[in-house]
Amino acid sequence: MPAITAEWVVLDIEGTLTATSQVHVVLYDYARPRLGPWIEAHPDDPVTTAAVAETRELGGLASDADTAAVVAVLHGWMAQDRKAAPLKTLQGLIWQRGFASGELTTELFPDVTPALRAWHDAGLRLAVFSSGSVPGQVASFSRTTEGDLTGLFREHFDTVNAGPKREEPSYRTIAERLGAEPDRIVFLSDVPAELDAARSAGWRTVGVARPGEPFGDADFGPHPTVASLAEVSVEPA
Ligand SMILES: CSCCC(=O)C(=O)COP(=O)(O)O
Ligand SMILES: [Mg+2]
Repeated sequence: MPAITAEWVVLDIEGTLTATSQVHVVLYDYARPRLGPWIEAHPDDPVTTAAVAETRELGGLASDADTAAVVAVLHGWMAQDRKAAPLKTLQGLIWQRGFASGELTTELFPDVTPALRAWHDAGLRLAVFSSGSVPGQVASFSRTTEGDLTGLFREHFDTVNAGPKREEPSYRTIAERLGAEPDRIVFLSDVPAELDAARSAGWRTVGVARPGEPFGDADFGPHPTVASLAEVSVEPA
């Protein structure tokens, strides 16, 4: 793959840095039984109550629907892998506790940490754009099998502070927040539709097609594609 000159490397998480199973099995199995108890235990937390209200609205529930009805909607979204913002917010709050307590540890693909450290040490600025909430992202990088990696990332974006991952305006918002020209940002993701949106916003893109992952055999169209971050050559502008 030809070397890419960039200021920023923006990274997706699920399927790119971690196996999809790290999210859909480890993290979802941890969050699923804790959603109801969390909601019940935090009746005065504004972040929690706002997420519950938004879940009621998006889920077509009455404004006073009880916790069981709200949790049923949240579990339905998890089963569909619908990454609705209020679900990701509540998951993120629960995962923060899980990582802080040591019950959760993020396992990254073996090629990830060496690449992130090399790019960081070469002067490239690293950021994350994930459907996972920013608090959930930071928590997940605070406790990994490679230690605390939070210091490698300068910025974090999710569907609340940037927008939907498959829509071009989200990438224009991120470029503005980074203060960078679009073509000085390279986005690495396992999802072709996300890469398409980033490319339409003028970003450089690299498809990460890992064998055995959901998009491992996908058609990445015009995007340069790798199976490992070790194949990605990025040089600081
Ligand atoms: C580490 S935060 C949890 C990630 C998450 O909940 C998720 O849905 C990942 O989606 P992505 O956009 O990173 O593929
Ligand atoms: Mg992904």
